[in-house]
Amino acid sequence: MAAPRETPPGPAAGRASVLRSRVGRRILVMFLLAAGLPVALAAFIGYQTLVSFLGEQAQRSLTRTTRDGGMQVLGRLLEAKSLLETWPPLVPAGAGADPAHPMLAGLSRVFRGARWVDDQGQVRWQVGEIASTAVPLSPPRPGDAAARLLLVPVAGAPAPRVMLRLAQPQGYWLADVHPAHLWGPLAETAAQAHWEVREPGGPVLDGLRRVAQPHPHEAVGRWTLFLGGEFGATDWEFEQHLPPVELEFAGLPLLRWAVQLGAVVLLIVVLLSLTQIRRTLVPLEALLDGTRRLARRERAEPVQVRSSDEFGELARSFNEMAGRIDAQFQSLEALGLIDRAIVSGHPLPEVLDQLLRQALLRTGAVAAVVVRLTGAGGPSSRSAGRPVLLQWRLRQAVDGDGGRAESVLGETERPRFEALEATMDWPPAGSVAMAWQTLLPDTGATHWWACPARWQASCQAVLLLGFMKPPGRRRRHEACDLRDRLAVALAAHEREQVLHWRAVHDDLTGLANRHGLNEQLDRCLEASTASALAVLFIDLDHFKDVNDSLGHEMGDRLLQQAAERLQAVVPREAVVARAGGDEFVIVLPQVDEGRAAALARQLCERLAVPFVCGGHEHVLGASIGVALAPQHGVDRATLLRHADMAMYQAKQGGRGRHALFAATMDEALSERSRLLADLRRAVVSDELVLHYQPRVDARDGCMRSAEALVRWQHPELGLLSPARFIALAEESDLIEAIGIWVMREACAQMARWQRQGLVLERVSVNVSPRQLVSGRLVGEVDRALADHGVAPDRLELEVTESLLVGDAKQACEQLEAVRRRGVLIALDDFGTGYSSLSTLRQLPVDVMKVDRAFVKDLGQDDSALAVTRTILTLARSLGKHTVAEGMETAEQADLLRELGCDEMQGFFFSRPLTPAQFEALPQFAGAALASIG
Ligand SMILES: Nc1nc2c(ncn2[C@@H]2O[C@@H]3COP(=O)(O)O[C@H]4[C@@H](O)[C@H](n5cnc6c(=O)[nH]c(N)nc65)O[C@@H]4COP(=O)(O)O[C@H]3[C@H]2O)c(=O)[nH]1
Repeated sequence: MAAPRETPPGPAAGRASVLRSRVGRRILVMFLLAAGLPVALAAFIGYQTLVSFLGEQAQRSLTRTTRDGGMQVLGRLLEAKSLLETWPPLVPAGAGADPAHPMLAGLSRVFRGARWVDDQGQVRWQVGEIASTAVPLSPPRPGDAAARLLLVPVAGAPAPRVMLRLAQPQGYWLADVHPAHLWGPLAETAAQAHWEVREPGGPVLDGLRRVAQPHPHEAVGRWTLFLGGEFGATDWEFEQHLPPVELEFAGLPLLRWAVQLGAVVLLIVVLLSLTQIRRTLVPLEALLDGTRRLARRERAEPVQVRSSDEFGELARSFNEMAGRIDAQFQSLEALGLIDRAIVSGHPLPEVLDQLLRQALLRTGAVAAVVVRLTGAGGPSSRSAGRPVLLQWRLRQAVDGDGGRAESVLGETERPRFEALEATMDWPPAGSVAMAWQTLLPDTGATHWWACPARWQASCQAVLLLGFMKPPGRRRRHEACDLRDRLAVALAAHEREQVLHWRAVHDDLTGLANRHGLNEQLDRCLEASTASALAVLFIDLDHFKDVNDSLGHEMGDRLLQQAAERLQAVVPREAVVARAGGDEFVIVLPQVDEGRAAALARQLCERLAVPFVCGGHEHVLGASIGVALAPQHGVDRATLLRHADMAMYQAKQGGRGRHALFAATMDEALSERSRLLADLRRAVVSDELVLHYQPRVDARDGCMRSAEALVRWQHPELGLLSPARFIALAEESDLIEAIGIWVMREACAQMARWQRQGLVLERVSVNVSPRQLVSGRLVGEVDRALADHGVAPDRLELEVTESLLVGDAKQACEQLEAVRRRGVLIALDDFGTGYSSLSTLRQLPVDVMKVDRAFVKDLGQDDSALAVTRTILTLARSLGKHTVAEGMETAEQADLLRELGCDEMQGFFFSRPLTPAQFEALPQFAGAALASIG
């Protein structure tokens, strides 16, 4: 299901997102703070200023009204004074006695009481009550101010009294001003204000009693009334007390106004800031959304920001960058696909096809071609290669089969390929590249570019791209990336081929190795279900000796030569493999027994020809076992095992020959394996014993020496002759241990006999050629002689001519060293080997033993007599002591004596004997073993 497509945020979304967005909220709060704080501060300061101004105004007004009140009180005092001034003339004598007099009504309204005192101090007239009888301390004297104002106590509070001196009639007035009259102007405001009038520091004057409780924050207006001028009295201080409510009340509208203004300002700020934030956030959200899509690697829709400000510019840059990144993602994805195909080992044509397809898609090319030089030899050999138009693809068939040709180009194309190889990346459209388009169908390309794909300085191939117009930088980059992948893909493919080749081939000979043999034999068996197949198991004779004595380098060269000989003989369809060491296997498909045997013979002959290596000839030969499918086996393992057994049989049969597998071999081989395991144990568990066969002097028949012959006292099989186990020991590594044991035991026996007073001139022991190869012989001889106190000339070592197969020089040096110590060397089986006369002459031997094969026919076959004579003559001419072995009849003994043989050995005289039997021989004392002649 397709994911719902995201729509660009609309205005509603914008509004909602303003408050959703953290940035939006932050900016809004900042705007509000930025605008609201100054407004609030201004409102506060304005309010405070206004309140303070109004407070001052109110204070001033209070002071003014206090002054007005004071002035009005002064007016009342002045009025009272003027009333007193005008009164006396109007007062008829005795008027004071008539209170109903109309004149007195005005006086009573102003004064509580008034008294006219003449100059003599006589009260002449009085109206009302004079609160205090106290008179001025000193009555006014002429010259004093006309009027004075005194304060006299009335009911505990000072009350104003006017004293007015008149000149005519002479006397003065004492008049207590009526509080109602005096404070009358102040009484008008008594409902709101409380008045206090006092002399500085004095108590409040009478008549101004406080009615309401004083307010803690009441406003006080002060004013001082100057009375010194009119009344010669101390100033009065006026205080008007007003509750504060008046002032607060005055600030309230201002506060309301300030709040309303602040709210309006804030509203405007919010609206403006929301608008501005939205204008900022909408493009920001769009960019953010685009970034998220880019991060999710979704195909980038361009970010829609239409403004021409920095946001618009940012969006354009973003879209450009997103486009580039998108292209890079796609490119990486395409390269990733190719990389995965390479790493997962996809077949090369598939990898190349993917690569070419991407080359067309990503570079805008109309044709893409891979040309490569392939080797004709091994997997990495390109020397004899020809250019191959490996694969190509055209734009119009990018989804179908756009060409997967693999065509080997003519030899003439090679220089053209090499010219391409030498081409630098992105040359100008050149004739070299252009020439290649002739090999393709009509591509329509007008520009061809050659990109040599190099890997570790060698050009793996050339990627040819055909364009309708020269490509831009980005596309050229894409092509370079693909070109690099091509190099990696081809290098990986080649490397894999090399690895596979190495896995199934033998490095030394280039033949198939055991894995390769297994693979190919299995394939042949699958293919040859109906027809016959032969497996030849070839083992080089004496190779081990040559390899051990001449060194591995020489051994390797011999193996290479042997491999070449094998390849030269076998038919083309045969599989030749080196199974390991000096073992080779040949698989011959579709052959019968006769053809397989003929080839085996041919191979034996070919390998018997001496190998020339290191300036010397080496005679090896080969033993070949043949197994046939299906009669000897139908599976690989069985066929190889049976061919191996047949080869062993061929070796047992005398080497240098071939043998066809037979069912009986299986059993023989199993027995051989068992026996070998037993023999290993026998060497260390003293199961070996020595028997001694006397050698008789041909002239007097006396026993001079004996040959020590090994036997194996097998716990189950009984006493086994050396014929049963010496060959087995020689094939394995046991022969050296057995040889050393024999030599030491023979020396020990000689020492024992010597201690018993039994005289035997010499004992001879058989030495295997393998003992000479190891190079330890001289040391072992010294040790055996020294350990048992046997003189060197009482020991004789019997060697065979086969010691010359390996490093004859080293063998001869060892024998020479042994000889120099006085030990005698005898050449056993003389006459059966292939050694030339000159070689024989150089051999460091003292004794030559005529082989039993010649002796046994003496007296029956004239040719045997002739050969024996020749051998003995030859030995004598070389100055060697001669011993004939296998003497069974008196006739043979006679003939050999006549032929001049020095010593004789055979059943005619004695069979090999146990030491005890040997000691019982009377001839030990010097008697002749048998009557001779
Ligand atoms: N038919 C017949 N045979 C006769 C006559 N006279 C002697 N023989 C046999 O001829 C063999 C002589 O020993 P060889 O040539 O060194 O041949 C030896 C030698 O090559 C090998 N061998 C024996 N002992 C040793 C040993 O200690 N070390 C090694 N490396 N090989 C040994 O085994 C071979 C066989 O040894 P044996 O079985 O003991 O066989 C002995 C001996 O019993 C005769 O008149 N008629």
